[in-house]
Amino acid sequence: MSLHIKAQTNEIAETVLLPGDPLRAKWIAETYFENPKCYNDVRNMFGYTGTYKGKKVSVQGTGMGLPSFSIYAHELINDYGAKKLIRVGSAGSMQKDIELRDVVLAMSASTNSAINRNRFDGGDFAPTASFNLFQKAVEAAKSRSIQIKAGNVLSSDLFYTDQKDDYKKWAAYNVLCVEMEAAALYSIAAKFGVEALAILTISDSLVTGEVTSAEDRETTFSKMIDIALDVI
Ligand SMILES: O=P(O)(O)O[C@H]1O[C@H](CO)[C@@H](O)[C@H]1O
Ligand SMILES: O=c1cc[nH]c(=O)[nH]1
Repeated sequence: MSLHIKAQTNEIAETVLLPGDPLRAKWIAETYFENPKCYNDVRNMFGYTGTYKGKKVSVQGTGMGLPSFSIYAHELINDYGAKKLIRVGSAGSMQKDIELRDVVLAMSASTNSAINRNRFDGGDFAPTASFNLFQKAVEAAKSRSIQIKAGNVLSSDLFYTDQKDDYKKWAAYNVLCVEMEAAALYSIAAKFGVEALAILTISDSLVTGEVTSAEDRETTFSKMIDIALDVI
Protein backbone atom coordinates (compact mmCIF):
# COMPACT_ATOMS: atom_id res chain seq x y z
CA MET A 1 0.00 0.00 0.00
CA SER A 2 1.24 3.50 -0.84
CA LEU A 3 -0.06 6.86 0.27
CA HIS A 4 -2.51 7.32 -2.61
CA ILE A 5 -3.04 3.74 -3.79
CA LYS A 6 -4.33 1.00 -1.48
CA ALA A 7 -3.44 -2.08 -3.54
CA GLN A 8 -1.24 -4.91 -2.27
CA THR A 9 2.10 -5.02 -4.12
CA ASN A 10 1.20 -7.88 -6.47
CA GLU A 11 -2.24 -6.48 -7.35
CA ILE A 12 -0.93 -4.06 -10.00
CA ALA A 13 0.50 -5.21 -13.34
CA GLU A 14 3.86 -4.13 -14.76
CA THR A 15 1.94 -2.41 -17.58
CA VAL A 16 -0.44 0.35 -16.52
CA LEU A 17 -2.73 2.49 -18.69
CA LEU A 18 -3.12 6.00 -17.31
CA PRO A 19 -6.18 8.13 -18.12
CA GLY A 20 -6.61 11.42 -16.27
CA ASP A 21 -10.28 10.66 -15.70
CA PRO A 22 -10.89 7.92 -13.08
CA LEU A 23 -14.24 7.13 -14.72
CA ARG A 24 -12.42 6.52 -18.03
CA ALA A 25 -10.29 4.06 -16.03
CA LYS A 26 -13.46 2.29 -14.87
CA TRP A 27 -14.85 2.24 -18.41
CA ILE A 28 -11.60 0.83 -19.84
CA ALA A 29 -11.48 -1.93 -17.22
CA GLU A 30 -15.14 -2.87 -17.60
CA THR A 31 -15.09 -2.70 -21.42
CA TYR A 32 -11.74 -4.24 -22.31
CA PHE A 33 -10.39 -6.30 -19.40
CA GLU A 34 -11.20 -9.89 -18.61
CA ASN A 35 -12.01 -10.27 -14.88
CA PRO A 36 -11.40 -6.64 -13.85
CA LYS A 37 -10.87 -6.09 -10.13
CA CYS A 38 -10.86 -2.64 -8.55
CA TYR A 39 -7.74 -2.24 -6.39
CA ASN A 40 -8.03 1.46 -5.59
CA ASP A 41 -10.71 3.93 -4.61
CA VAL A 42 -8.62 6.22 -2.45
CA ARG A 43 -9.81 9.76 -3.39
CA ASN A 44 -12.11 8.01 -5.91
CA MET A 45 -9.06 7.71 -8.17
CA PHE A 46 -10.04 4.29 -9.47
CA GLY A 47 -7.49 1.64 -10.37
CA TYR A 48 -8.27 -1.79 -11.82
CA THR A 49 -6.32 -4.89 -12.79
CA GLY A 50 -7.46 -7.59 -15.17
CA THR A 51 -6.17 -9.36 -18.22
CA TYR A 52 -6.33 -8.50 -21.90
CA LYS A 53 -5.92 -11.47 -24.26
CA GLY A 54 -4.48 -13.30 -21.26
CA LYS A 55 -1.89 -10.63 -20.33
CA LYS A 56 -2.06 -8.96 -16.90
CA VAL A 57 -2.73 -5.23 -17.22
CA SER A 58 -3.83 -2.39 -14.96
CA VAL A 59 -5.49 0.96 -15.50
CA GLN A 60 -5.12 3.81 -13.01
CA GLY A 61 -6.77 7.24 -13.03
CA THR A 62 -4.25 10.02 -12.42
CA GLY A 63 -6.27 13.21 -12.03
CA MET A 64 -5.48 16.34 -14.02
CA GLY A 65 -2.17 18.13 -14.31
CA LEU A 66 1.50 17.33 -13.87
CA PRO A 67 1.52 17.34 -10.02
CA SER A 68 -1.38 14.88 -9.63
CA PHE A 69 -0.07 12.68 -12.43
CA SER A 70 3.42 12.66 -10.89
CA ILE A 71 2.15 11.27 -7.58
CA TYR A 72 0.51 8.24 -9.24
CA ALA A 73 3.40 7.58 -11.63
CA HIS A 74 5.93 7.79 -8.79
CA GLU A 75 4.01 5.36 -6.58
CA LEU A 76 3.21 2.92 -9.40
CA ILE A 77 6.89 2.68 -10.30
CA ASN A 78 8.49 2.81 -6.87
CA ASP A 79 5.91 1.02 -4.71
CA TYR A 80 4.35 -1.37 -7.23
CA GLY A 81 7.13 -2.07 -9.77
CA ALA A 82 5.38 -0.69 -12.87
CA LYS A 83 7.63 -0.94 -15.95
CA LYS A 84 5.46 0.29 -18.85
CA LEU A 85 3.28 3.36 -18.38
CA ILE A 86 0.90 4.31 -21.19
CA ARG A 87 -1.12 7.49 -20.83
CA VAL A 88 -4.47 7.41 -22.64
CA GLY A 89 -5.66 11.00 -22.54
CA SER A 90 -7.69 13.69 -24.22
CA ALA A 91 -6.15 16.77 -25.84
CA GLY A 92 -7.04 19.99 -27.63
CA SER A 93 -5.88 20.34 -31.23
CA MET A 94 -3.63 23.28 -32.15
CA GLN A 95 -3.46 22.50 -35.88
CA LYS A 96 -6.19 22.79 -38.46
CA ASP A 97 -5.44 19.38 -39.98
CA ILE A 98 -5.82 17.63 -36.58
CA GLU A 99 -9.51 17.03 -36.06
CA LEU A 100 -11.88 15.83 -33.34
CA ARG A 101 -11.27 12.18 -32.42
CA ASP A 102 -7.93 12.00 -34.26
CA VAL A 103 -5.30 9.98 -32.40
CA VAL A 104 -1.96 11.62 -31.62
CA LEU A 105 1.18 9.83 -30.42
CA ALA A 106 3.30 12.21 -28.35
CA MET A 107 6.91 11.74 -29.49
CA SER A 108 7.94 14.51 -27.11
CA ALA A 109 6.23 16.85 -24.68
CA SER A 110 7.02 20.54 -24.32
CA THR A 111 5.76 22.17 -21.16
CA ASN A 112 5.12 25.52 -19.53
CA SER A 113 5.37 23.82 -16.12
CA ALA A 114 8.32 24.77 -13.91
CA ILE A 115 8.77 21.19 -12.66
CA ASN A 116 11.74 20.32 -14.87
CA ARG A 117 13.30 23.80 -14.64
CA ASN A 118 13.32 23.28 -10.89
CA ARG A 119 14.77 19.79 -11.25
CA PHE A 120 17.49 20.89 -13.66
CA ASP A 121 18.41 24.22 -12.06
CA GLY A 122 16.92 26.27 -14.91
CA GLY A 123 17.96 23.84 -17.68
CA ASP A 124 15.48 22.56 -20.30
CA PHE A 125 15.10 18.77 -20.19
CA ALA A 126 13.40 17.32 -23.32
CA PRO A 127 10.74 14.79 -22.21
CA THR A 128 10.64 12.03 -24.85
CA ALA A 129 8.58 8.89 -25.49
CA SER A 130 10.14 5.41 -25.33
CA PHE A 131 11.15 4.44 -28.83
CA ASN A 132 10.12 0.82 -28.29
CA LEU A 133 6.54 1.68 -27.23
CA PHE A 134 6.28 4.39 -29.86
CA GLN A 135 7.34 2.00 -32.62
CA LYS A 136 4.92 -0.69 -31.41
CA ALA A 137 2.08 1.84 -31.28
CA VAL A 138 2.75 2.93 -34.86
CA GLU A 139 2.68 -0.72 -35.97
CA ALA A 140 -0.53 -1.39 -33.99
CA ALA A 141 -2.26 1.61 -35.52
CA LYS A 142 -1.19 0.52 -38.98
CA SER A 143 -2.46 -3.02 -38.55
CA ARG A 144 -5.82 -1.67 -37.33
CA SER A 145 -5.96 0.92 -40.15
CA ILE A 146 -6.14 3.72 -37.58
CA GLN A 147 -4.71 6.99 -38.90
CA ILE A 148 -2.36 8.60 -36.41
CA LYS A 149 -0.52 11.89 -36.09
CA ALA A 150 2.78 11.97 -34.21
CA GLY A 151 4.95 14.78 -32.92
CA ASN A 152 5.51 17.25 -30.13
CA VAL A 153 2.64 18.04 -27.74
CA LEU A 154 2.29 20.68 -25.02
CA SER A 155 1.76 19.65 -21.40
CA SER A 156 0.24 22.75 -19.88
CA ASP A 157 -0.28 23.82 -16.29
CA LEU A 158 -3.33 25.80 -17.40
CA PHE A 159 -6.52 24.50 -18.96
CA TYR A 160 -8.03 28.00 -19.05
CA THR A 161 -5.46 30.48 -20.39
CA ASP A 162 -5.64 34.26 -20.06
CA GLN A 163 -5.70 34.84 -23.84
CA LYS A 164 -7.52 32.45 -26.15
CA ASP A 165 -4.74 32.79 -28.74
CA ASP A 166 -1.94 31.82 -26.33
CA TYR A 167 -1.65 28.44 -28.03
CA LYS A 168 -0.59 30.00 -31.34
CA LYS A 169 3.04 30.49 -30.37
CA TRP A 170 3.32 26.74 -29.71
CA ALA A 171 1.35 25.91 -32.86
CA ALA A 172 3.79 28.00 -34.91
CA TYR A 173 6.54 25.57 -33.81
CA ASN A 174 4.43 22.63 -34.96
CA VAL A 175 3.25 21.53 -31.53
CA LEU A 176 0.24 19.36 -32.37
CA CYS A 177 -2.06 19.59 -29.36
CA VAL A 178 -2.29 20.49 -25.69
CA GLU A 179 -2.90 18.25 -22.68
CA MET A 180 -1.66 18.37 -19.09
CA GLU A 181 0.45 15.31 -18.14
CA ALA A 182 2.75 13.81 -20.82
CA ALA A 183 5.84 15.86 -19.88
CA ALA A 184 5.58 14.56 -16.31
CA LEU A 185 5.17 10.99 -17.57
CA TYR A 186 8.24 11.12 -19.83
CA SER A 187 10.39 12.84 -17.20
CA ILE A 188 9.53 10.42 -14.39
CA ALA A 189 9.92 7.40 -16.69
CA ALA A 190 13.38 8.63 -17.73
CA LYS A 191 14.41 9.11 -14.10
CA PHE A 192 13.36 5.62 -13.06
CA GLY A 193 14.36 3.80 -16.26
CA VAL A 194 10.91 2.58 -17.31
CA GLU A 195 9.08 2.80 -20.63
CA ALA A 196 6.44 5.44 -21.34
CA LEU A 197 4.15 6.61 -24.11
CA ALA A 198 1.26 9.09 -24.26
CA ILE A 199 -1.51 8.24 -26.71
CA LEU A 200 -4.04 11.07 -27.04
CA THR A 201 -7.45 11.55 -28.59
CA ILE A 202 -8.48 15.00 -29.77
CA SER A 203 -11.45 16.06 -27.63
CA ASP A 204 -11.67 19.65 -28.81
CA SER A 205 -10.06 22.05 -31.24
CA LEU A 206 -8.49 25.34 -30.21
CA VAL A 207 -8.51 26.19 -33.94
CA THR A 208 -12.22 25.67 -34.71
CA GLY A 209 -13.75 25.80 -31.22
CA GLU A 210 -15.41 22.37 -31.69
CA VAL A 211 -15.82 20.24 -28.53
CA THR A 212 -16.86 16.75 -27.50
CA SER A 213 -18.93 16.15 -24.37
CA ALA A 214 -17.65 14.96 -20.97
CA GLU A 215 -19.47 11.66 -21.58
CA ASP A 216 -17.72 11.23 -24.96
CA ARG A 217 -14.35 11.81 -23.26
CA GLU A 218 -15.20 9.23 -20.60
CA THR A 219 -16.50 6.36 -22.70
CA THR A 220 -15.93 6.70 -26.45
CA PHE A 221 -12.24 7.29 -27.16
CA SER A 222 -11.72 3.66 -28.09
CA LYS A 223 -9.12 3.87 -30.88
CA MET A 224 -6.38 4.96 -28.49
CA ILE A 225 -7.31 2.16 -26.08
CA ASP A 226 -7.12 -0.42 -28.88
CA ILE A 227 -3.64 0.83 -29.77
CA ALA A 228 -2.51 0.92 -26.11
CA LEU A 229 -3.69 -2.64 -25.49
CA ASP A 230 -1.94 -3.91 -28.62
CA VAL A 231 1.31 -2.49 -27.29
CA ILE A 232 1.33 -4.17 -23.84
O1 LIG B 1 -8.65 13.33 -20.47
P1 LIG B 1 -7.45 13.40 -19.58
O2 LIG B 1 -6.64 12.17 -19.61
O3 LIG B 1 -7.77 13.86 -18.18
O4 LIG B 1 -6.49 14.55 -20.22
C1 LIG B 1 -6.84 15.90 -20.48
O5 LIG B 1 -8.09 16.28 -19.93
C2 LIG B 1 -7.91 17.06 -18.73
C3 LIG B 1 -8.47 18.43 -18.94
O6 LIG B 1 -9.84 18.36 -19.28
C4 LIG B 1 -6.40 17.08 -18.47
O7 LIG B 1 -6.06 16.04 -17.59
C5 LIG B 1 -5.86 16.87 -19.86
O8 LIG B 1 -4.54 16.38 -19.94
O1 LIG C 1 -5.64 19.83 -21.53
C1 LIG C 1 -6.49 19.86 -22.41
C2 LIG C 1 -7.27 18.72 -22.76
C3 LIG C 1 -8.19 18.81 -23.74
N1 LIG C 1 -8.36 19.99 -24.36
C4 LIG C 1 -7.64 21.07 -24.04
O2 LIG C 1 -7.83 22.13 -24.62
N2 LIG C 1 -6.73 20.98 -23.08
